[in-house]
Amino acid sequence: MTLSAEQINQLLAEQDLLISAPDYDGQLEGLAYNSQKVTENSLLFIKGRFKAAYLADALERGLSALVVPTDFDLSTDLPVWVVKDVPAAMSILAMAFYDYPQDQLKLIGITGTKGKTSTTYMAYEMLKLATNDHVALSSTLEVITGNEPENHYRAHLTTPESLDLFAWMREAVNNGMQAMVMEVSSQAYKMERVFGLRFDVGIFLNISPDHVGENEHPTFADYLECKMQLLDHSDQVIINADSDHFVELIERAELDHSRDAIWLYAREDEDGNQADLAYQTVSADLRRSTFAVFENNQQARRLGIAGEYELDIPGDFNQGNAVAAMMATRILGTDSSAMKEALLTVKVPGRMEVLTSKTHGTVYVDYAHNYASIAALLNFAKANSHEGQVQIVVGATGNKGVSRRPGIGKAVNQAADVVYLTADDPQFEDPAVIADEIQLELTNPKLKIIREMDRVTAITKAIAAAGPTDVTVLAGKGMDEYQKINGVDTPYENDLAIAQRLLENA
Ligand SMILES: CC(=O)N[C@H]1[C@@H](OP(=O)(O)OP(=O)(O)OC[C@H]2O[C@@H](n3ccc(=O)[nH]c3=O)[C@H](O)[C@@H]2O)O[C@H](CO)[C@@H](O)[C@@H]1O[C@H](C)C(=O)N[C@@H](C)C(=O)N[C@H](CCC(=O)O)C(=O)O
Ligand SMILES: Nc1ncnc2c1ncn2[C@@H]1O[C@H](COP(=O)(O)OP(=O)(O)OP(=O)(O)O)[C@@H](O)[C@H]1O
Repeated sequence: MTLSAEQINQLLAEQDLLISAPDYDGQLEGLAYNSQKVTENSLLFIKGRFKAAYLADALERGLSALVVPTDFDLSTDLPVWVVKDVPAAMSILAMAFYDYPQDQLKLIGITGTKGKTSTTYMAYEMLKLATNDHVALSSTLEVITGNEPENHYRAHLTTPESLDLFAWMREAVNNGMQAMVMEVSSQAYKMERVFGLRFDVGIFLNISPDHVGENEHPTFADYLECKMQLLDHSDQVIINADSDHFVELIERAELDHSRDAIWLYAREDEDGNQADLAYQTVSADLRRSTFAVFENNQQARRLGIAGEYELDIPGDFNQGNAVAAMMATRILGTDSSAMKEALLTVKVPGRMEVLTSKTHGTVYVDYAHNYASIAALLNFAKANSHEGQVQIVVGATGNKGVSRRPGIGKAVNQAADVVYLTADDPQFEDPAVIADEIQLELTNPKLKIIREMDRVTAITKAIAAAGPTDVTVLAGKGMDEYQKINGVDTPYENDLAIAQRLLENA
């Protein structure tokens, strides 16, 4: 794979990104945004807080040319393209370098404050069955470009840098993959990681206050605006009509008159909603549920997925995720038998992992770590635990997502019977001080509050105290095998392993 200087000039000019081009007519044989990945005859994209030492490093590794922002001030004799927006230029040049692999993949993009990973795995599982294992995935947890172990990569971001994304897409195409399901974060649009990319189907699950703060979004309005950009870049969109800010979402989706279709889904309610597809719980317990899907109009009947489905993942919110995944994969041609099977077999690592014991009731290991997800989970547990108590072991991260703390407290205050306040990646902060901030919201006199900053001890105490009908939620860390403490990823047994160990000996 190569990119000529002439192609670069043309592609940047076409996108109105070019400010100045070098007097150079060579061929580049590699692209990189990190000096450590530079190989012989590479083009390096300069972004973020780039340091002089990185340039020296890149030169030693065979750097040939640079794409830089207007304020780049390091001196170099190499050919330099000055552009208006480096991440956007990187996306445009990366897709060309990898020969537009997205054109050979059906693409589903999924956004939402909560449920991206869960919905991605559900759609992936459905498409795997429908395509006989020819589907790729990009998620917070991992990227999968094929069916061999070497085609599985640990993810570092929810949505990868464009350069990595198009490289992985190319690998997926070369491995015979026909589709890719990917999480699209608000940061993906803010940082232009998907600039110029068109999705066959875009799913908008929900939006609630989150991700506002240092290195994220300056305001909620900016967060919403970035997320809504998925609606601008998808041929067909699927929107949860129960989502907050629905009016803005639908208005935004309707702006694109060339769009193939807008599909709405919603939980069936007494008022009779106007969604194309409605869904309703038929039966549910703490482990699984059966839900019914109704097609409310002619457009929806074209999908042909009305009927009853069993979902082997707990949580009523997962029914909505499942319906979104069903609609998206149906649009790509999946039939309802593949959906039915997928909903019985799909597992989402670290999300709603459930353990049951005769003596200590039900334990959920779950990634919930903000108001919306903890409230959804606790309300579900409360509604299904009948006479049992709902306990939660929870903390909040240090030096990150600080604005989540009152929301975590509010959700716990509304729906838990017992809370164990503990550590969750405290970093450079004192977990007890973080717990104080959560505790400010814990005003419900019926709520029992236990403070135990050692997370393993907190989980041990909670599970020991739980009776046969109780529900214990271990929130926030999913399958993480570390605690971030003072800048170090300190090894940690992981919540699921701890719960399994405790219940084995119970
Ligand atoms: C705000 C943001 O998107 N930051 C990302 C961005 O950082 P940056 O461009 O500022 O990079 P930097 O760390 O200042 O380094 C500058 C440049 O020097 C390069 N470098 C660095 C070291 C070296 O030896 N040589 C070298 O050339 C780096 O590759 C980079 O290109 O590029 C980095 C490399 O890809 C990312 O790790 C980093 O993500 C940060 C760590 C991050 O956590 N971002 C979060 C906010 C994020 O994007 N989250 C969303 C999910 C949100 C949600 O749940 O909805 C996501 O999509 O993951
Ligand atoms: N549709 C939903 N509405 C509310 N809460 C949800 C929904 N789906 C999942 N959750 C809760 O949010 C948690 C995280 O889910 P998931 O990882 O699928 O979301 P995500 O959007 O990928 O999250 P993040 O951006 O934090 O990685 C789940 O473990 C569950 O508790």
